[in-house]
Amino acid sequence: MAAHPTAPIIAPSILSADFAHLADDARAVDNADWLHIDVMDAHFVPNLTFGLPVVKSLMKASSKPFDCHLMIEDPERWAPPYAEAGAYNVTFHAESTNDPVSVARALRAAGSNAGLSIKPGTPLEPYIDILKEFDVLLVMSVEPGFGGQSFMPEVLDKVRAARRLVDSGELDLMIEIDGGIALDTIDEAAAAGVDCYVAGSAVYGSADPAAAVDQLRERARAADPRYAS
Ligand SMILES: O=C(CO)[C@@H](O)[C@H](O)COP(=O)(O)O
Repeated sequence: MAAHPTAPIIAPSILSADFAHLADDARAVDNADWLHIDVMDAHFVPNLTFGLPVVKSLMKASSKPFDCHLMIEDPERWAPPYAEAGAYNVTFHAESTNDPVSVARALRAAGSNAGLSIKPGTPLEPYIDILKEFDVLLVMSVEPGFGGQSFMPEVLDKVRAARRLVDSGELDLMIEIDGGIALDTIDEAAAAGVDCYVAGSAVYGSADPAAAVDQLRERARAADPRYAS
């Protein structure tokens, strides 16, 4: 089994933060690894959040790497500006474009990592050959659009398949999971081989968001056999 490059990455989703106090809520999780930014356009998903101007403003208030998850149509047009603005990861949906490779190349050329996200019902197999163009595979464990939904453990088969490809050296990317991650679900995700965990309500629904981040990281580390000494 390949060595893990770093500690489990915890990325609080500001979808569950207070939109009137985004800067404060971003700074409340300074112990997090990334800040997860859910951009929704009310077309690709039935919800609307915020766009690039808000993300740019928030970048001035947080030193965290921005893990931007674009749940939008037309990523060819709208995704590269997030990379140009300084996002660390820019992830778009496989279901949103016929040419994910061109989008990935544009993102990398603009200076960010490229991430591909797949909905719970989208299989991994059709995308395996293009994943060498990506730095992150984001496996959705809820239907995209809303926080606070229940974790879908059946998507972990895709995580396990991706983990095998990374551990065998066929792929070189980080495996991220998003949706319903909390202290009672992170163990099975960790055992399946996840590297990066998005958590919205489990962090911002807690009285102490920073403590929730630490607890999630510790739980993921304890449940992942790659960290066994
Ligand atoms: O992308 C999404 C939802 O579409 C997620 O990032 C959610 O924001 C995660 O929230 P929780 O399920 O952790 O509450």
